[in-house]
Amino acid sequence: MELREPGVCTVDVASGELRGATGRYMKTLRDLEGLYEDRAAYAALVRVMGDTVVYAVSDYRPSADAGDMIVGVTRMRPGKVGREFFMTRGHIHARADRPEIYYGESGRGVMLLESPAGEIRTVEIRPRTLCYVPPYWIHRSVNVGPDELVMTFAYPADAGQDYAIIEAAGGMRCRIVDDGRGGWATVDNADYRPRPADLVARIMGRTERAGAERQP
Ligand SMILES: O=P(O)(O)OC[C@H]1O[C@H](O)[C@H](O)[C@@H](O)[C@@H]1O
Ligand SMILES: [Fe+2]
Repeated sequence: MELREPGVCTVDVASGELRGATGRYMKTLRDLEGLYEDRAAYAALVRVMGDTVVYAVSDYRPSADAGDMIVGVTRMRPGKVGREFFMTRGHIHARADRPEIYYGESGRGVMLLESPAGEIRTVEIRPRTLCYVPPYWIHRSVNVGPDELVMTFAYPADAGQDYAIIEAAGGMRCRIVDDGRGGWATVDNADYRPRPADLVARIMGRTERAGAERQP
């Protein structure tokens, strides 16, 4: 058995970055086509800030071995498309039985979770909130505050991400929108198509990296 050296990184909350990260990736508003309900508002916003980074991830990946871990930091810009808050693309783990934890560092967020059968959960993330995302839940982070949302996360190194599960269903079952009173509300996504029972059963049995798409 090969022995690895300990890893040390620093969470820089102010910049929303993991110092000592081995990888990073980001999504601009232009990359997030099809995510938002208000297509006209999205197109108008892309014209003025299409190249703006909506979220950036820096992570430390010792290996992709089963039993190893990936830790990292996500920084999300505040903003809205129409009434809908900025969010990550969202995914289920390609090995769907793998969990994740998120830890709020700064800002106000919501973790939106959906089971393959379409049950919805929301968890408010404030500084020092530790959110456990159990296996088999589709998850997406939403910045519902006026400031940057910074979260530290950790998940098994062989989990992988499957983004197609959300696209195939027309998005997640619910959307997180501005409630007009400084808070957020959950509304139904009119484009959502529930998964048939046999597909739900197949996902719930999924421990292989079926739909894995590599993150850069
Ligand atoms: O993968 P996305 O849905 O684009 O979300 C962006 C990132 O959010 C979190 O930080 C997760 O832990 C990452 O695994 C994920 O990549
Ligand atoms: Fe994840």
